[in-house]
Amino acid sequence: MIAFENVAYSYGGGELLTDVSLRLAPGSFHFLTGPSGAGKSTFLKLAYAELKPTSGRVTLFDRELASLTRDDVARSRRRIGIVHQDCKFLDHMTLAANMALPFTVSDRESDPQDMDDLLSWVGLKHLADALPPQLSGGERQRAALARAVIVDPDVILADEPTGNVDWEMSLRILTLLVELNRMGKTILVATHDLNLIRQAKAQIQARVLRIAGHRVQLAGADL
Ligand SMILES: Nc1ncnc2c1ncn2[C@@H]1O[C@H](COP(=O)(O)OP(=O)(O)OP(=O)(O)O)[C@@H](O)[C@H]1O
Repeated sequence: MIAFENVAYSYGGGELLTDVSLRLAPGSFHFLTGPSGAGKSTFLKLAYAELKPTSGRVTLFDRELASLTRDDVARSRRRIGIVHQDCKFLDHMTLAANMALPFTVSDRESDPQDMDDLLSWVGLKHLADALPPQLSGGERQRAALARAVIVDPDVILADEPTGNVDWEMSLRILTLLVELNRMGKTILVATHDLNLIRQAKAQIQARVLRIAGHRVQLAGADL
C-alpha cells in the first residue's frame, strides 16, 4: 500500500529521518512510536505525500511518488484517511456538516444513511447537530476518526488519536481502529502510549515501528 525505500528527510538542518525502508502491507496494523520530536508526524506526512523525501523513494499504491502528477497524488491521497493530532473542525458548522466536508469539497453527495451509521458507530449520533466547540476531547477524537473514514479509504493514518483522552476513551478509540482493521483497512497509528500498544497486541496482529537514532526499526516482542 505504502512503501519507503532508503528514505531520508531533513527540514534543512541534519537528517531527521535516515535510510528508512519499510512496507505497509494491505490489511496490516502498525504502531509508530518514539520520543517526542523523533519524527513520528513527519513520517506520517511523508506517508501521505504532504512532504517529499529529501532522498529515497516513497511508493503509494504501487506507484512511485516522484513519477506522479499533481492529480495522481490527489487521487492517491483520497485513498488515505488521516486523523490529525489536533482534530481541527470548522467551528461554525455542525458536526454532521463537518463530517460531510470531504464530499462537499469534491462536489459529491453524501448518503444520509451512511452518515447516520458512521456517527452511530463512533457513538456521536446524538451530537450530529452540535457545534465542534461543544464536544469533549474524546468526542472530538472520535469525530476526527469518523471524518477520516467517511470516504472509505484503504489506509488510515492516525497521529496520536488517543492524545488527551482518558484510558477508557483510549480503549474505545482503539476498538474502532481494530474494527476498521478487521474490515480490511491498513492502519498506522503514531502513539506514545505503550499500554495502548500492549492492549492492541492482545487483540490483533500489530507490528510496532520505533523511531530511534533517526531510523525507523521494527521493535521486538518485548514491549
Ligand atoms: N515544518 C518544520 N520545520 C522545521 N522543523 C520541523 C518542522 N516540523 C517539525 N519539525 C521538527 O522536526 C522534529 C520532529 O517533529 P515531529 O512533529 O515529526 O515529531 P513527533 O515525533 O511527531 O513529535 P511529538 O511526539 O511531540 O508529536 C522536531 O524537532 C520538530 O521541531
